[in-house]
Amino acid sequence: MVTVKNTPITVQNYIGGKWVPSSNNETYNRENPANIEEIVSICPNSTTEDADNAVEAAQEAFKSWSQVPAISRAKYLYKFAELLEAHKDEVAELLTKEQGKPLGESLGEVNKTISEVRFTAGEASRLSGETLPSERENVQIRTVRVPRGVIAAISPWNFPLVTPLRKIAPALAAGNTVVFKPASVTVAMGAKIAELFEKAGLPAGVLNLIIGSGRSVGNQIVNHPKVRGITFTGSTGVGSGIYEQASKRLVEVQLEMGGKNAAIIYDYPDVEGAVAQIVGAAFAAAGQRCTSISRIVINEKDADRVYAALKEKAEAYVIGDGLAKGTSMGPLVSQDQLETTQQYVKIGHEEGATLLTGGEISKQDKEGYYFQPTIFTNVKPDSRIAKEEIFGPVLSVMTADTFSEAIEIMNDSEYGLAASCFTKNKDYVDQFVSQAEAGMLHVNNGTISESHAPFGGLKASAVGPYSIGSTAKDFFTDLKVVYDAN
Ligand SMILES: NC(=O)C1=CN([C@@H]2O[C@H](COP(=O)(O)OP(=O)(O)OC[C@H]3O[C@@H](n4cnc5c(N)ncnc54)[C@H](O)[C@@H]3O)[C@@H](O)[C@H]2O)C=CC1
Ligand SMILES: O=C(O)[C@H](O)CS(=O)(=O)O
Repeated sequence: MVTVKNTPITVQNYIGGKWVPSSNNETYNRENPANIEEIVSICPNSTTEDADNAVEAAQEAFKSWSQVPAISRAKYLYKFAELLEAHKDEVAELLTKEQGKPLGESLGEVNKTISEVRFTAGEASRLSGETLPSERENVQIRTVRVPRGVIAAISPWNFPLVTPLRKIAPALAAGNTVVFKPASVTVAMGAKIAELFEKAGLPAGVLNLIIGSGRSVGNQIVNHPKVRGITFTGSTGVGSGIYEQASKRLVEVQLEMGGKNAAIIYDYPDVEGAVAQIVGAAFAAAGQRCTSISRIVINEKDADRVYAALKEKAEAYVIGDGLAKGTSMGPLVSQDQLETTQQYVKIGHEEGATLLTGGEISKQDKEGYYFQPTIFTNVKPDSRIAKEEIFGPVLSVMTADTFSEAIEIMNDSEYGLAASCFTKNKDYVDQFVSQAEAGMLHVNNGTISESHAPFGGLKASAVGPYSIGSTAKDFFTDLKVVYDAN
């Protein structure tokens, strides 16, 4: 039982319904990012042989799981959601200890996961095909959706609960079995997910958890001949490598990757209201959301008001341990993320941008990966801080002379995940909706997605069908066309 009260937690793989250590018995430690002296979990450093075992277990379980009626499969998901709800506080606490985000945000992630899993359980009863007329007499044509087989689910560390469930739940609802590889720094949450499914009575082998590095274990499942689909969330660099490897085996992928999401404020009288929403979308999870707003494009005439409001809101953040009362921004997830953020702040200075606020490590009583919410103004659209994904609490502000120029700056990015536009001008709304090159568009609100709507992106942000919503089944099922002359 993974319980946060007794850290360090010893985490194991879950393969074929059994909790097992790595076959070489090697482990590594994961520290609490808010207090690096505290070890949260001792984790198996699994081998490629362990990964093969997980795939074999999933392949074996597929034979019977794919025959379970869809409505019965959904019952396991409803049970999982019920258990998650019952253990909500404990799971949120673990999430904060391992990932760093404030407890309120962790509870939000747990609640969102419950909603998404319930929605997806309902999708099991909507795995419908279509009927078509034939050119011939006495022939009927219909399409049926069938599960693909073993699905590899590879997830990042920023949303260690909701992102895996966005993969596992639709895979199971459609009748697939799963090999799940969480990010190496958030594996206790991975084990919690497997544990709740075990409690929900999910048959052995239907969900398998394998813990280890992306380069060895992740790569092994991506290339395993029995894996019939790969759903991945993570960086564009790793995602494109997976795409290349999967294409050699002609295996379908669903890739959700990086973002450099922009918000425009143009012809919007309530500038302060817009800024409040943008700041929330920029600094939630300490800026480590793929949908974080990391660029703002504004009308020069609003600059003074925007800068004043940005500074006030950013400086109101209370940085600290996410478990402490009153904390509104926790630490970054790791030393790597902290160093990357510091490096980009240095680049911002070198590129001549003006630091409006932040830019420093935040000193706290306990040593952790704390960094201040940081805002640069006078950022040049072609500078590195305006173009590269930082994945930390750094926001870049640019100005545009016209709304069309603002759209151009927004679109001048290799990414296309989410975009936001604050305006009261109906023509600008139409222009934004038709021209913004992003998968999720938000008019007069921040980049918050909902539990039943498709989630995905364009350009270098995504490949394959969007997850959640009505589109998930396009990735998690194969389609057969039946010509029936019975
Ligand atoms: N578009 C979206 O929905 C989201 C995208 N992200 C993106 O994720 C990134 C941050 O997450 P990270 O965990 O640092 O990303 P990452 O790409 O480093 O790792 C993601 C996962 O892939 C695994 N992995 C690494 N190398 C692999 C390989 N060669 N083969 C198979 N698996 C491998 C890792 O172990 C981890 O489980 C950011 O770029 C962010 O934008 C994060 C959340 C949502
Ligand atoms: O970064 C992400 O994965 C998403 O922003 C998570 S969520 O906000 O859609 O739940």
